[in-house]
Amino acid sequence: METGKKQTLTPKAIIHQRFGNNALYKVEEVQEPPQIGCPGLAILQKGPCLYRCSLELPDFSVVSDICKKKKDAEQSAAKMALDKLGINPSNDNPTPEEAWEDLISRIKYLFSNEFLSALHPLSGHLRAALLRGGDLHGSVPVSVIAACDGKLSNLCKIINPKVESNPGLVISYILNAASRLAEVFVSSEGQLSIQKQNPYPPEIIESSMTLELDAQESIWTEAIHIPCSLEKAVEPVILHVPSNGYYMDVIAEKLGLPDANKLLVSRTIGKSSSETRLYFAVPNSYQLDLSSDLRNAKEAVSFEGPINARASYFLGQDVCSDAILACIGYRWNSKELFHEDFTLQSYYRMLLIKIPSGIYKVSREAVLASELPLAFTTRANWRGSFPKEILCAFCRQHRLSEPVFASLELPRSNKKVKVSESAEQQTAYLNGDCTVAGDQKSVGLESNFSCEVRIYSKCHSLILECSPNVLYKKQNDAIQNASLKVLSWLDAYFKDPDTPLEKLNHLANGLNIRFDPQYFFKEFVLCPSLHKFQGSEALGGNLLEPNCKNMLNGIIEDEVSSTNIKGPDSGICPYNGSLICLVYSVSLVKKGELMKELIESNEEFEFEMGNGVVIPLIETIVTQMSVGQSACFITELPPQELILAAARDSAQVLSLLSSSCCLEFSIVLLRVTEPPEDRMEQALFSPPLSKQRVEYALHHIKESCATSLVDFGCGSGSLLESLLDYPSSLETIVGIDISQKSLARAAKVLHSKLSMKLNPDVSGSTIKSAALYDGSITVFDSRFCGFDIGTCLEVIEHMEEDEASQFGDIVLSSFWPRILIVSTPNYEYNVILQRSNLSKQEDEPEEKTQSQSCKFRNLDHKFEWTREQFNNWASELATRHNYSVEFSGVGGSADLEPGFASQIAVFRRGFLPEGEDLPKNTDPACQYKAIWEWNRLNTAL
Ligand SMILES: C[S@@+](CC[C@H](N)C(=O)[O-])C[C@H]1O[C@@H](n2cnc3c(N)ncnc32)[C@H](O)[C@@H]1O
Ligand SMILES: [Mg+2]
Repeated sequence: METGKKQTLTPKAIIHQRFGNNALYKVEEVQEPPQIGCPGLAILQKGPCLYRCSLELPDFSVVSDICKKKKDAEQSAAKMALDKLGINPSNDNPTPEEAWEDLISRIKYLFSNEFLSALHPLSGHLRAALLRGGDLHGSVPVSVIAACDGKLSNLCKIINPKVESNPGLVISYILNAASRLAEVFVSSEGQLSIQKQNPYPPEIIESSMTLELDAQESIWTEAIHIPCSLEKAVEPVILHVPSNGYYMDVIAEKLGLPDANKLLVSRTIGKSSSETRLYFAVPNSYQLDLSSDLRNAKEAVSFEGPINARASYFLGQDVCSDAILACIGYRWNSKELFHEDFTLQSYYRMLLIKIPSGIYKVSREAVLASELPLAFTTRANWRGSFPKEILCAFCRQHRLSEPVFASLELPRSNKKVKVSESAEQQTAYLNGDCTVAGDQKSVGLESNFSCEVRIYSKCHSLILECSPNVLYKKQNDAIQNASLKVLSWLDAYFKDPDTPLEKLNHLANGLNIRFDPQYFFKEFVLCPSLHKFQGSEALGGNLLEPNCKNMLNGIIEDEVSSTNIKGPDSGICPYNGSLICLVYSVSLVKKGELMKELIESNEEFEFEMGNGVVIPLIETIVTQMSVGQSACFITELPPQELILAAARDSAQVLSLLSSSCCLEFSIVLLRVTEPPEDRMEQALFSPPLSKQRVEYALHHIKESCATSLVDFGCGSGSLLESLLDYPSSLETIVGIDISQKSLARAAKVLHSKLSMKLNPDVSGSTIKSAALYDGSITVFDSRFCGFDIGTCLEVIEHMEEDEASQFGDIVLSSFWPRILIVSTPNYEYNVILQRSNLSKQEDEPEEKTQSQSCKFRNLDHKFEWTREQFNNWASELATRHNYSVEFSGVGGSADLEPGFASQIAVFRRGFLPEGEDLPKNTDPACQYKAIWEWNRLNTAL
């Protein structure tokens, strides 16, 4: 059983609590005789300076031991006094009875003369209460006493731990305790207040009130009115607190209540440093229970009647009247009343940060553009709050216990862990959609951390548990990935709280989540009526209906397509895994008018491509852009709540929203940063790794006097282009790829280079023909059979493993190149790459010392092999098809652990048995589509 927070009060603090300024400390110096440390030394040595303290209390006084420090002497005296009083300060777990006694003396102290001038949030209320007129003069609403004095609520928790889930009980205990004091007067008939029995002496009032009278000016501040009825809109209200007024009375009046004694005030909502609280009426059904049965005290503030769902949802406890949400109150550091406008935007943001993707959106300051990412990428590329942080914030928002992360460290084994997932499942996993229950999945090398996440209610009922069967090299990755799974599932629920249980279960299974529907729905009972974010797919891909487009004639550009893109093509294009930097703005545009209201903008918005970090429409258009280009497109409106959470001027936006309008996005692509793989290939190797691969291929071309080369998975043609820079025996070069975009880029570059090379003065090139084809290299096309050299550089890891095997079989059995060069990353080298990558980042220091995360080098990689895995694959393949194979690589060295950065296998066709020939192309399959062809003979200068 929890007994509340540990009490860490010092003896002096306890004395202060009991006696306030009636405890007088006097510290005196005590001169010790000099120590004779060095006999015969002529210089007089001064002894150390020591202190003794006397403490005078109204009824007795004590004198402390001699101490080296002044403050120790004071504590010693206080400790002696406590001993005399029979109070044990080291009692960390006072009994409920002791806590009850402390509660009574605490209230007595709060209404003592000296507390009036203390710097304490509650003393502000006490002073303000003295400005109230008539019967209310000096009367303090009991709910502010509960809300402003943490010590009281801690004591109440000790008296009865149920207080935690039932804050109304605190009020009951305070009133009950106060009713036992002769010094105060408790009013509980329809109003809940405490008043000092005897007035404060005039000199006390004078000295403590000067500030109020001199400095306080009248205050105007914005707050939010939340009507009980869901039919009525949440609206801003202005609170005007006159210089001689009590702000609580002003709020009560706004709620139609006679005065603040009918008002309840919540704990702070949102950031604990803020003064944002919810104010609402004391229910009519209130009954004070003055029974002495402390543990079984009835909840004094029992709520009946219609629930204010919106207010209750914010507070996590029942509110049964209209409510006001305001940021106003007294603080520890000043006697002045603190206040800050609480706008409609703040309200909608608060609503938004109740949902996981909302917390992420707000942390990125990109409410309309960003989405909760599908997968946790490297720390370096992740922007915004981390999944674990978001999950903790979510639990706090919903008054759940802090999530429990159970990280399991599994012993490393050298046994290969079989990946037994289908291609779709793997893709789904990499997209972050789900992992597959069943076999253990290996992330490259044997990894050794997994993490389970559990979410409990405040009363410690297990609501949800996520146990992913994925292993990670780094503990943090395991925690972040498991957290993100939980967040993805919760987000799906919050975006559509009406999701049928069956579907929720299905989603949960895919994410290795188990949840208890009974507890889950109990905790989130109010969500369905409040979160109407379901429509947010409006931003997810639906373009405007054609008729809507017509209505908006003149403003709307075409649907999201390249026609929306303006500016010259720089050729620097985003691709999966690259970091994109955009400047964007989103405006509300009104039908038929050229009127725009800017809702959200970002000067430097960075995200990792292909990870669902932005709404799909942005990603769709960005894939078609190159750096420097701009684009503009229009979408349907997302749910109103989302717009209001983003917009600053809610009044203006609300007026626009009442007419038919839509959202206009403007984007400029500022930068594309290569994914870590390419970045490190250039930065860490000299010459860059890609160049080393080209040189490696060139060496084999020369050595074998090859005249024909086919580059399988040529991408943007980097190898083919480089080959043109070196004299070689090559006459025919062909590139094959499935990416039309890459092929188009390759064609542009090759064409211009070959045209230049045509000039015999600058050309050493022997190339007679070049061509590019669109097709998958797992499919055979007889036109490329029997080439001298086939290259397949850094391609296979972009396919599923079974496809890579399929390619291996087809290329060696059907394409039959004399030599085939295949390169792929060496997974074991990643540790080195990531270490050098990390050292450039502002990472948390302890992370650096941990074993590095062995993530893949590029988000698009479906696998990365160790040397052993690659050797097995290549050797078996070679044996099957009568090829020999040699292993080599570039970057690093074969003899130094962990080998080459890029591992390479060179396959050589075996000699044909006597009388056999190359396989006959009986089926002249032309599977690939020619994209570009160049022929020296046809191209005159
Ligand atoms: C990292 S790039 C390597 C490009 C080039 N080989 C180089 O070294 O610069 C991988 C390329 O493989 C291509 N690719 C992936 N699967 C393919 C397939 N089944 N058939 C053809 N190309 C494929 C991708 O489109 C991409 O262009
Ligand atoms: Mg690659």
